[in-house]
Amino acid sequence: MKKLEDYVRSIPDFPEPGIIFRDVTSILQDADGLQLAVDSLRAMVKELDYDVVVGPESRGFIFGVPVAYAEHKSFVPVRKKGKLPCETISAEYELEYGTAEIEIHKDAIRPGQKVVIVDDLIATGGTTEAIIKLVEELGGQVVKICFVMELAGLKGREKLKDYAVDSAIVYEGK
Ligand SMILES: O=P(O)(O)OC[C@H]1O[C@H](OP(=O)(O)OP(=O)(O)O)[C@H](O)[C@@H]1O
Ligand SMILES: Nc1ncnc2[nH]cnc12
Repeated sequence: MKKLEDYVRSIPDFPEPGIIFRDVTSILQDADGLQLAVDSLRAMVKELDYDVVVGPESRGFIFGVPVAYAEHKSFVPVRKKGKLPCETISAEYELEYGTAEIEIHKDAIRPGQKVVIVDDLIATGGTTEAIIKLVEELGGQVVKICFVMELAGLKGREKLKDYAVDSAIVYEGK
């Protein structure tokens, strides 16, 4: 029986020298891999009281939507700047490689709603920190943050120390 981590392909020096890229496409292209990944995330939220799953473009969509669907929750997309058609709020953040800006619709989360954030991977934690800022600005409460993979060497969790965080696979390095 293969474990979830057996489905992850690791590519050295992509997209830049020194980065080991943890590829989710190799999880997705195998039905068992996809099921294992989504089931691992579902197990993290099974006992939880929450209203909404929030996931960032684009890999956060891949895992966030099936979790929301299977758990009968709604899904709110956080998108890269300029993609959402209605009124938005935005946050800038730094990535392991480069900077970016993300947005959420102003009416996507109502004050007091309990939010689970789902993404494929935490590296520096910059993306998640920016998502938390957006959710809280709208009055939402982040009750859990779930990842398929965590690059523990980049210490992203230190940015999230006030939150409940769970990762299916933890890589000790970068
Ligand atoms: O913890 P961080 O250092 O913020 O990095 C993690 C984020 O980086 C990747 O997304 P990316 O912005 O590359 O976009 P993509 O999903 O569209 O590939 C990944 O899917 C996470 O969202
Ligand atoms: N090392 C990495 N592998 C895959 N996705 C990433 N996003 C940021 N860092 C990454």
